[in-house]
Amino acid sequence: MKNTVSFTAVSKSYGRVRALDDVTFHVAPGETVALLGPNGAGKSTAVDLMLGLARPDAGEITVLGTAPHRAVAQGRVGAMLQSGGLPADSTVAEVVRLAVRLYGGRRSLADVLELADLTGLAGRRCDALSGGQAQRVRFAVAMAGRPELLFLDEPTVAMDVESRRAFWAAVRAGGTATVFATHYLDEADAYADRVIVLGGGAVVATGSPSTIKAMAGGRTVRFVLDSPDTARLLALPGVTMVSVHGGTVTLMTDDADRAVAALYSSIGGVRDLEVSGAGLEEALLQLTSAQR
Ligand SMILES: Nc1ncnc2c1ncn2[C@@H]1O[C@H](COP(=O)(O)OP(=O)(O)OP(=O)(O)O)[C@@H](O)[C@H]1O
Repeated sequence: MKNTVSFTAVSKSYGRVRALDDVTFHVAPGETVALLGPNGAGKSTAVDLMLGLARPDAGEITVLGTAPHRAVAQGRVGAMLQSGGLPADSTVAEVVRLAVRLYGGRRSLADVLELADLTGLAGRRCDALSGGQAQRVRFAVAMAGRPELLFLDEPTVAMDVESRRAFWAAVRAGGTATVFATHYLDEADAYADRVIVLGGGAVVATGSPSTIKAMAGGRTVRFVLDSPDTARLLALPGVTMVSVHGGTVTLMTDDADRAVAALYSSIGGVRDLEVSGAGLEEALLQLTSAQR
C-alpha cells in the first residue's frame, strides 16, 4: 500500500536558513505521527510542504499518492495551522456551515458540530470563545470535508490540560489519519503511533513513543573525535543513537559503562568525554542542539 505521506531527501531553505536538510520519512496509511522538536526545528516547514504551501528546493514529496497541492485541491486533506483567524462577529455555526458548503456537504453541519464537541456552542460568536474552543472550531473546519488525512500544527499550544484532553478526544473521534507538530513530549506519547524527532532541520530520531521514551532511562555520552565514523559508533555495545556535528559526537546509550569502555578500547582519539543522565526532554534537546 502507498504511504500516506512520503518525504524523500527533501531540503528547503529560506534565504540562508536551511529549514530542512535532506529529510526522509514516511507516514504509513492509518498512522498518527507526531513531528516533535524544539523551536525552529523545521516542523512548520515540513507541514507547509506537505500542504503544498511551499515547494522543496530538492527532494520529492507525495501526499496520498500524489503531489501535495493536488491532494489538497481534491479536498482530501484537512489542516489546522498556527495562523488563521476566525471571523469575530460570526457564530460558530455560521463558520462551520460555510466550511460544510465549501466541501459540498460531505458531512452535515450537525455532524461536524457534534464531532468537534461544539453543539452547545453553535450560537456563540467567535470573539467570545476561549482559546481551546476556538481551536475546536478550526478543527471542525478542517474536518468538514471528511478528509483522508489531517495536519495539525501545534494544535494545543496555549491550551490548559482539560482543553487539550477535550481537543484530542475530538480528533480521535474523527478517526482520520493525522500528522501533528508539537513541542510536547507527553502529547506525542499519548496520541501518536510514531514520533519523528526533528532538530535543526534534520530527522534526529524516529520510533514508537515507547522507543523514544526508552531513551529517557538512558544516558548521553558526548565527546570530541576527529573524523567520527557513525556506523562504527552505532555498532558499539549499548549505543542506541549517534549524532555527529563537526567533531562533536553525541551517543545515546542504554548502558553507558559498556559504551564508554568499548569506545576507549576500540576507537582511539576520544577527547573531552562527558556522560550525563538525560531525561527524555533533555536527551532530545541535546540531540537536537547537536545538529546546529
Ligand atoms: N518564511 C520564512 N522566512 C525565513 N525563515 C523562515 C521562514 N519560515 C521558517 N523559517 C526558519 O526556518 C527554520 C525552521 O522553522 P519552522 O517554523 O519550520 O520550525 P518549527 O519547528 O515549526 O518551529 P516552532 O516550533 O517555533 O514553530 C527556522 O530557523 C525559521 O526561523
